[in-house]
Amino acid sequence: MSAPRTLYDKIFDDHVVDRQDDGTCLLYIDRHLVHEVTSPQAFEGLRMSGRKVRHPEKTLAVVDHNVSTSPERKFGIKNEESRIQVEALAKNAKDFGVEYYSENDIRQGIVHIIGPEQGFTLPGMTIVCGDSHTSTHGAFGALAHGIGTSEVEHVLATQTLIQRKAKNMLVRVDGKLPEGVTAKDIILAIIGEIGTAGGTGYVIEYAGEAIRALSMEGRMTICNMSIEGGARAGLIAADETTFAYVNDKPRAPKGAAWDAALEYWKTLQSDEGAHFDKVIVLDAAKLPPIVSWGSSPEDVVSVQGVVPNPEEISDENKRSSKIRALDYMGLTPGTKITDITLDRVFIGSCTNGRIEDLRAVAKVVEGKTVSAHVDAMIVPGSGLVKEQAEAEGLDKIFIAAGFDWREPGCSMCLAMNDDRLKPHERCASTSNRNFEGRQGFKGRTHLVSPAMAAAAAIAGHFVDIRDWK
Ligand SMILES: CC(C)[C@H](C(=O)O)[C@@H](O)C(=O)O
Ligand code: SF4
Repeated sequence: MSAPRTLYDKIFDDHVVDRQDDGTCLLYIDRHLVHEVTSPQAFEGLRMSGRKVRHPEKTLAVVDHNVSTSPERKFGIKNEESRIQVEALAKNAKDFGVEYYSENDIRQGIVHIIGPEQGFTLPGMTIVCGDSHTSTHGAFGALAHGIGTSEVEHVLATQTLIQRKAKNMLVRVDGKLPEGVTAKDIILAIIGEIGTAGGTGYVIEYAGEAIRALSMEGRMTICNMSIEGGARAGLIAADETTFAYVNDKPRAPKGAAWDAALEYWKTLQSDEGAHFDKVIVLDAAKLPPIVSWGSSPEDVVSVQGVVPNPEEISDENKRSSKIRALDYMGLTPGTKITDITLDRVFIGSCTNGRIEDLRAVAKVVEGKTVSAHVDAMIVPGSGLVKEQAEAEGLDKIFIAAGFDWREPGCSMCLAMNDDRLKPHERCASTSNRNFEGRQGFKGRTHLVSPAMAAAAAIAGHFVDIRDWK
C-alpha cells in the first residue's frame, strides 16, 4: 500500500508532467484566470516571440481592478491609465481567442468571484491567476495560487507551470460558531494566531466541524485570506456542499462527465494518517467577532477588546512596527474597539462580495439608517451577484438605509480605481488587506465581517454584532 497522502499531495501528484531530481516539477494547469493588471506584458511577450495561447478554452479573462463602479461607466472609463489597461485586455483577449467579460457583460466581476460562479473553478483542478487571492478557489478542493507576470506568460504559452512542492499545514477548526461570528472572523483569528508569515512555505488545508458547516461562500472567504497568512494556497476538501454548489454552474460537467468527475472528486480527501508538517487547532465556539486595529491582517482583536499597547511587545522590531501602525491608524492604546468611530464603510471585494455576504448585510440594516457621519458603499462582487441581490430586493433595503449601491469590481479594496479613502479617513472594510495606503493615501482600514461592517455603518462606530437588535 502507498503511504497516506494529504489532499494537497494528491492534487499535486495528479498534475506532475515532469519531476527533476532536485524536486523542481512541471505542473499541468487546468484553469487560467486573467485580469487586466498582471497580463499586458505576458501577452506582449507572446506577441514578440510569435507564440499562441496554448489552450484558450482553459483561459478566461475579465476586467475588475481598474473598472469604475459608477453606473456612469457604461459611457466609458474616464481615467486614462485605467482605460488603457482595460482596452489592452479586451484587445489581447480578442487577438488570442480568449473568452473575455467586459465591464458591460453581466458575467463580469472580480476574477475570484466569477470563476466559481461560472463553474470554471472545479474540485481537483490546478488553477492559477496573476493575482495573490487566487487562493480563494481552494475552497473547492482545487490547488489554486497566484503567479507573477512572467509565469502568466509561461502558462498562456504552455499550460504548465514550474513549481516546487510546498509543505503541508492543517488548520482544524473544531466546534460550532456562535451566532454572529462568521468565516471572516475564523480566518482573521487564524492569521492573528499564526501571523502573516506563519504559513510561509506551506499549503494550508482547513478542516474540522466549523469548516464543514460553512457554505461555499464562507469557505471562499477563508481560503481567500490564506495568502494573508503567508501560505501559498488554502484548501478545503470538496463535499456535498461543494457538489451542490458546482452542479448547475454553466461550465460544470454534465451527464456522464459529471458522474465521472464526481467519482474522482470524492477521492480527493486527505488520507487517514497523512502527514502534516504543522497542525493548528482552534475552537470555533470561543471565537468573537474580530476587528483589525493595525496595518497588517495579523493585528486583530475581539470587538470586546481594546487597542493593544505595543510597548508591551518584547521584540524590538515588532514593537517599533506596531507603534508605527498605531500612529498610522491614529489610535491610542487602551481605546475600546466599540468607541472607534468611522467615516466610511466598504462592503465588497473577493473576500466578502458574494450573495450570502449581501444577505447578511441586509439582515442587519433593514429598516435602519446609515449614521449621518458615515459614507457607506456596497459593491457586489459580480454582475450576477448584483442581479441576484436585486431579484431578492436587497438593493432596495440598502438604498433605503442610505448605502450607495454600485456596479461590480474590486472597488475600494485597493486604490486602483475611483473608489478610495481620503487621507485619515477611517473605514470599516470587508476586504482582506489593511496595509498603509491600501484603500487610499493615508487611509485607515479596519478589516471586519460583512455583518460587523453593516452594523458599524448604522451605529457610526464599531458594535458587537452579537448585541444587535
Ligand atoms: C493587482 C493584483 C496583482 C493584486 C494581487 O496580486 O493580489 C491585487 O488583487 C491585490 O489584492 O492586491
Ligand atoms: S477584490 Fe481586492 S483582493 Fe480581490 S482581487 Fe480585487 S483587489 Fe485583489
